[in-house]
Amino acid sequence: MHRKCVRLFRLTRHTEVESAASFRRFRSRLSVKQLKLGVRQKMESEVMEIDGSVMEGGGQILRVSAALSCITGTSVKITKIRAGRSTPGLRPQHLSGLQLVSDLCSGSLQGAEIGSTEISLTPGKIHCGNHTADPQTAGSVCLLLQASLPCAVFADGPSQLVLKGGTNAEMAPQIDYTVKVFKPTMEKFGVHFDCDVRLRAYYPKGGGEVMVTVNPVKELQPVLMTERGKLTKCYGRAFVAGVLPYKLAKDMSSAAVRTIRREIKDLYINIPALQEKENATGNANGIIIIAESSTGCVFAGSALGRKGVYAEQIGAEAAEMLLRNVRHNGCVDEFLQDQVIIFMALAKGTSRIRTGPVTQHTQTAIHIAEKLTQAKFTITKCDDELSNDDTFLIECEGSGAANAHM
Ligand SMILES: Nc1ncnc2c1ncn2[C@@H]1O[C@H](COP(=O)(O)OP(=O)(O)OP(=O)(O)O)[C@@H](O)[C@H]1O
Repeated sequence: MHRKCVRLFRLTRHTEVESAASFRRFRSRLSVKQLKLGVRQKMESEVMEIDGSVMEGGGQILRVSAALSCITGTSVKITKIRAGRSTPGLRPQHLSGLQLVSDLCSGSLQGAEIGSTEISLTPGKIHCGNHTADPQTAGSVCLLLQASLPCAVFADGPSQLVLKGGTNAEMAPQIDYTVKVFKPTMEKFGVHFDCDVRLRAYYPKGGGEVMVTVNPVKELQPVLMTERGKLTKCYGRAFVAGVLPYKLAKDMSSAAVRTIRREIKDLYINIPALQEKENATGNANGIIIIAESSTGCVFAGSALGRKGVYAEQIGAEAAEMLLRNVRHNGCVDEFLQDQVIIFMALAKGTSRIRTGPVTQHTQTAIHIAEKLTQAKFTITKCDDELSNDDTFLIECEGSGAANAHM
């Protein structure tokens, strides 16, 4: 494809200068031998301080920082945790995610309790085997996986992660997103994992369980996702669970199909309406709609039922979200965009991903990744014939983390 991208910006100047300078300061204190150790550039006495209130200022800073601490062997102190949120400090999902990462790397985790606004993690060796996380709430199992997957990939053998909580939670990937959208994208980086969804669960009860089996890799491959191609099919699921009437699932599905049809006429669409039975606990309704392209790109729009909101509106919201994410002709949706940053930063070589408007979650993940690794990101505006005002290219010269155990 003819592609001509013009350099537009590199995050904010402040972020770029600040993170590059802090990494240089940190690196200058490491010996040549330590730098040659590749991924485990550890120096026991060095602690990288991360301001948890910067940019997006939410839980994602914790997950990316903890995972990179574990993989690079760098001790981190995270301050002002979730300072901008209405309930600052660690919530159960964040605490469980940190404990899981610490468990994976036999680390020492200080200050980690509900409500903590400051924690320290001193990582040890990443080890394979069985690891469990249970926030005892409907906290998202997919966000527990977000924190732990990068670590398990650099373990000394296969890991089984038993993740408990909510499988389909608000403001997080639904488990179906993790399996149908995130997983195939991870395979492009050479990361292979399997998800056994043992019990689906929802807000507020939680109690779900997913077992994820992760195979380690020696190093991550860079990815090239620059050609969207044509949309080939659209599928998904509209579900009700517990006491909610099956009609809600049908209403979500038909409203979603109607909304997509208004914009895209000739696309195969199949969104079955499902009644969750034995493998689910709690009451909920929701929908996820996935679109695939001829070049293997996968996008999703999703929504969960809310009190007082008609099922038709939930279906239409999910469809609108999907449409918004395919209009820019990029290769990843607004959520996958921030979830791939850590893998781009760790890969060996240059990754290029064409995408829609760069989200604040993505900019935040880039900020942390550049602080804790030697990866260099560049964001440019695309101006080829297939792009529009919302089309961007994220490029990353990865740090080439190597799994010392393989
Ligand atoms: N509808 C969705 N589909 C897929 N992924 C999603 C969706 N909504 C949110 N996400 C992803 O979930 C993650 C949410 O991170 P975020 O830090 O906002 O959540 P958090 O840990 O609950 O923290 P906080 O409570 O501080 O906001 C991001 O990676 C985002 O891309």
